[in-house]
Amino acid sequence: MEIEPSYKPTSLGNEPSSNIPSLSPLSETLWREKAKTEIIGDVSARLTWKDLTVMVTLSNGETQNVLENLTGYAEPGCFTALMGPSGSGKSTLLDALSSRLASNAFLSGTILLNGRKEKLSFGTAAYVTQDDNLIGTLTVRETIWYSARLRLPDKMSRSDKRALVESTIVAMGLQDCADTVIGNWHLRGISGGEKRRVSIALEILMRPRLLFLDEPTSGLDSASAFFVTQTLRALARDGRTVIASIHQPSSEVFELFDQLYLLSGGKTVYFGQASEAYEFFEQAGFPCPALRNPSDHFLRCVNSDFDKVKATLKGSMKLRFESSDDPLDKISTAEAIRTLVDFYRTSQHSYAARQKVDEISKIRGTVLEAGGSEASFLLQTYILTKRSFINMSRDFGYYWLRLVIYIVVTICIGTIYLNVGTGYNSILARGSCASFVFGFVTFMSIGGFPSFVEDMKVFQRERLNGHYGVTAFVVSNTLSATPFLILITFLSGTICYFMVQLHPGFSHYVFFVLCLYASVTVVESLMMAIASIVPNFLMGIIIGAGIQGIFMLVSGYFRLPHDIPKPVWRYPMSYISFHFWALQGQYQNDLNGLIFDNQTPELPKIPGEYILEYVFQIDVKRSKWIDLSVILSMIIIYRIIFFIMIKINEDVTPWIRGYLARRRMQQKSGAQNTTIAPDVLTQSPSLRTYISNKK
Ligand SMILES: Nc1ncnc2c1ncn2[C@@H]1O[C@H](COP(=O)(O)OP(=O)(O)OP(=O)(O)O)[C@@H](O)[C@H]1O
Repeated sequence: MEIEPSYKPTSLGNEPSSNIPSLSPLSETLWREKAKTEIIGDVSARLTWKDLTVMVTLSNGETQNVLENLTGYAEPGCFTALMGPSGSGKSTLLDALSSRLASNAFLSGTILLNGRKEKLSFGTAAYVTQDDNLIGTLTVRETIWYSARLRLPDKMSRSDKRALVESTIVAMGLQDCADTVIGNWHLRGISGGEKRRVSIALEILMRPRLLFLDEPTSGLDSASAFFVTQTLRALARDGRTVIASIHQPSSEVFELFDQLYLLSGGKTVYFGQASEAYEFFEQAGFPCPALRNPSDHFLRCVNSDFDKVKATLKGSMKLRFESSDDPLDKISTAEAIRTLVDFYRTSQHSYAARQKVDEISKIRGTVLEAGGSEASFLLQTYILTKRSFINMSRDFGYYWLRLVIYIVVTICIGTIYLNVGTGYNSILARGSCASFVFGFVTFMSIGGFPSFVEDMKVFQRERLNGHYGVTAFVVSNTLSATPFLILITFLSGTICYFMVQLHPGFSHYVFFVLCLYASVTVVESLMMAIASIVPNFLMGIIIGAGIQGIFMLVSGYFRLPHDIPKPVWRYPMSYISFHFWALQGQYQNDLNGLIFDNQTPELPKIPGEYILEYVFQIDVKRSKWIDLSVILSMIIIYRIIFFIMIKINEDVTPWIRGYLARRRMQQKSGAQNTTIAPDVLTQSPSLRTYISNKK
């Protein structure tokens, strides 16, 4: 395979764009659209970081420096690889540069984008995480196509969007699997390597100026890793700034790196041209032995775990016959790391890096508006609704399985309460039937929780990269689920109503089905709200079941409404419980107007109104339609809660966590001296910054 000529560092002059590789016509068009300025000039991104230190607070209040005094830069047209052993701080450096640090992490030092001390807005800088959170039921082409439609401007023609999608598929080498589904628990889909490439494709779609990738080659075979890295380098050559952490590159992959940032224990071991690293290690006294892959050698020099490997191999045949000209055999890795870090600090590479950072920092380049989606809210909502509907219809576990179970359970109810009639015993039977339907049958909706969690993961990835807003997501999620919920409740409600022979009459039938629909939708909304803050299947189901169990208890069936203890349980709990309103409405719907036999034929018949008021303690003065409208309004309330939960999770929770972490750290630093004074640390940025930047 042909490899492009290697990167040559640009010499910076007064004209910032003079030596920048030009953007492809497509990228340039997209960026011109975004900049909303007449004369754009240089649309590239130059990132510098100087004396960057990241400190994390641990749960016991102790602090740990994850990164220490890092200085470096990333330029357009250049592919920078971050390398280092596991735990060396590669992901943390990427997070710090892309404003995604965890809330218990604090940074000091300077990060400048185009010479300005600005937080990176999401969308301008794309970030490909280690996890591939994709929708399993969509094909590769559909995944990229929907993503394109979610973000590209409304006025861009469909054919142009198609062309962009197809070119991205080709760029990522996904042609062969373009029409294969991604795959989920019941659909066999594309391979892990192909998933990685799809995740990258989604982020390069909008041709971002600055691209961060956390381990884009992890889990790939060496050929796929080479292919992905080559694509990343080609992206860099198109005028972009690409920074990726790479775990264990093969020699072919290593040759594709322009700049290498080698870390160990959060310290810089080497930063400079990748091609010069070999010489650096030689000068530092750690020449790469013949027949060893240089990148393996560099990592071996800085990975303290190799001490344990050596100890394990000590005395074995392997070690005895190994060549002894390797200096690493004579000293411990900790010593080697210390030597290398000190050597780098005083080296020409470190001096040149600092000088370059100072030069770049002086140039105040173009600042473009926050990136992210350029599609209108209506288009985003439409596309999200369509995508979500397709996913729900293809995923057997989302609604179809529930539909089958609902039908089976309602047939069981129908056969047990078959033609319940108006005998004396049927009074209690009708009450318990309604209670079971609106209690247990609606309760089964928590079965959809795993699918909600998957939806939330995809949402979080897309949201962090600025693909669309929270409102569009909440509205589309509500709309796409509606047809399925109507189908489920219509079929199961109809089976139950006609088999049990509930109160005859079309309006009674409609009320029963509507009430069931409203109740099931409330449970769905409640579970979505839980999924937005509890991303764990088991925890979410336990919490959802617990909340519903309490609501059922105060519904007025297990304890009659007037007998429910007034503090807490009746006011407000029973009024918050949708089961309470559903039973109040359905009892009226079913019993009002019916006449029931008494215990013995001699005694007078019992009117339904009497049973409602004196047996079930129902407020007969309130219309059943009011009860129904309360449940319908609960759907809206729960959806608003869902929206608020997402906002809280995005904004308030990180702030609280950050505040607590800062307090813990300050309390601890009262007793001990920390390396960095807490007041010079910056709170790790959150989506709050993003939102305020967008305004
Ligand atoms: N928010 C945090 N809270 C506590 N410790 C953290 C936090 N972030 C990072 N660390 C610690 O900092 C060290 C570096 O983590 P980081 O994930 O950056 O390493 P890495 O080089 O990317 O590792 P890997 O290659 O295994 O992903 C680890 O020891 C990790 O436990």
